[in-house]
Amino acid sequence: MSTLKVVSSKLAAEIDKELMGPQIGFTLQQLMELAGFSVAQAVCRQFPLRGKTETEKGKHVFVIAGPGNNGGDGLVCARHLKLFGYNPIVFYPKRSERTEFYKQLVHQLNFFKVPVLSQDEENWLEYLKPEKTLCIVDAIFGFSFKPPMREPFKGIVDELCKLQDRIPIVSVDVPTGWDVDEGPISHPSINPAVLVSLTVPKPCSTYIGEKHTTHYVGGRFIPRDFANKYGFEPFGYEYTDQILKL
Ligand SMILES: NC(=O)C1=CN([C@@H]2O[C@H](COP(=O)(O)OP(=O)(O)OC[C@H]3O[C@@H](n4cnc5c(N)ncnc54)[C@H](O)[C@@H]3O)[C@@H](O)[C@H]2O)[C@@H](O)CC1
Ligand SMILES: [K+]
Repeated sequence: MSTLKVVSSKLAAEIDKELMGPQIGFTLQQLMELAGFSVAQAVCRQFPLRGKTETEKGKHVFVIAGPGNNGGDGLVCARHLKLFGYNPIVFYPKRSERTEFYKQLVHQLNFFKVPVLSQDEENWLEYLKPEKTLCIVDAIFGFSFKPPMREPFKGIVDELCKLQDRIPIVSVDVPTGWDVDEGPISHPSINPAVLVSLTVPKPCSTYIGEKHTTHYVGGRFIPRDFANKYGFEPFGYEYTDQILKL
């Protein structure tokens, strides 16, 4: 177990509530934009294009977006990756019709000519060839996952577990399928090459293998006194960085 400062999922929910409450007034869209932006920055830090061959630069970043806000982070991340010169493809199997904002995020991806595959389209696995894929962004479930995993996500996660030794996975906030507090409770489970904890690491992040998983914190939107109020030191982000390697 690392000595990493984490907050319980209950406290994380309280932090969110206050950040988006009347006193502070962040909107979810603002937090999601910063969160998705920080994940894109972590992909760049971990898989830089500078100095790479044209073939390397042509590889896809395969973003799998779930039905909730973790998925929203993935949609935002894909847009920023495109601007950074990457080749993102989004697989968005279940689009919740109820949230207008998610539809706008998909419109923006169309605007940026980022392909967005839905479930019934051509076989998504065709895009997941190690020689063609730089990494996978796991934006399926975050801290609201409640087992057992329902289809189509169970099948998707099973495939990812088979591939993860050949294609690195970057998990957004919580490795999909892990319990936010208890960590990997069902098997097989995703064992990400990179974890980007948002706002503040959750208890599950103490279960990552420090040799196997590079851990970043992102979602840079908390001032010092607010962090102290919730019992943790603000993260020492450098300059304009949106991520900090832990
Ligand atoms: N609250 C915050 O401060 C922020 C939260 N953000 C993101 O929001 C995430 C949490 O978002 P949500 O609360 O929407 O939850 P998630 O995105 O973790 O997942 C919720 C969705 O998954 C479905 N689901 C849950 N368990 C399932 C199962 N067993 N099988 C199939 N579907 C299942 C639910 O029906 C729901 O649609 C965080 O992990 C983080 O990535 C960021 O967008 C920005 C900042
Ligand atoms: K995730």
